[in-house]
Amino acid sequence: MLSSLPVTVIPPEKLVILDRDGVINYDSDAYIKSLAEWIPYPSAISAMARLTQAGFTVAVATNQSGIARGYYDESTLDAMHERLNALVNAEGGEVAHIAYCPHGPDDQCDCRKPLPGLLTEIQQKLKLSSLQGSWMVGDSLRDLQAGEAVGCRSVLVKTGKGEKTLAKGAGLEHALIYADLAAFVDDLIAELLD
Ligand SMILES: O=P(O)(O)OC[C@@H](O)[C@H]1O[C@@H](OP(=O)(O)O)[C@@H](O)[C@@H](O)[C@@H]1O
Ligand SMILES: [Mg+2]
Ligand SMILES: [Zn+2]
Repeated sequence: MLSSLPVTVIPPEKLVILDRDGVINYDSDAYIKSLAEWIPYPSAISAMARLTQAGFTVAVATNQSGIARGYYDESTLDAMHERLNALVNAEGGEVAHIAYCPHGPDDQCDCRKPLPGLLTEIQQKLKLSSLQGSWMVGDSLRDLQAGEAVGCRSVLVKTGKGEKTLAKGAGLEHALIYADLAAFVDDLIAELLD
């Protein structure tokens, strides 16, 4: 008799999807074009490890139109993500999947946030039946819009473009607001968020 392989089922509320630029690492209006320009917030790396250790699954959903614009290539992006994984692993954490959109605004893809294609990619990779109640953490409105399109709960951080996003105000009715990723993770792990 075939024994069925154990499939770890992740409860959607234990999944935290992170935007990258401005949440995990410093962002730039000139794009993050090289490994040298990819500078993580130390507290964000630690926060990602703390999430893993607290039983959460961490994934990343990032627009990378700089590829379509010719500012850098996918091998450079891969090097940034190898560095991200290594830093999080070194602190005892894990990144379950990094989904990125390499397209430009005019490419009519279905994965560029605010469209939810990156999140459904994560859902499929992690074999989740739903993202209802999962967390989406971003610094731009389009991050939160992508998450809310598939039932995620929204968290806006004030790092990166977050202050500007907050100042615009629109579309944040359902968002929790935090200074940075670490502050949100503190509350989430302490089970202060119902
Ligand atoms: O925040 P995530 O999604 O991880 O990545 C954002 C980056 O891909 C870049 O997205 C660009 O937006 P356009 O793609 O040009 O609209 C600009 O906002 C850049 O400053 C930013 O570095
Ligand atoms: Mg961002
Ligand atoms: Zn795309």
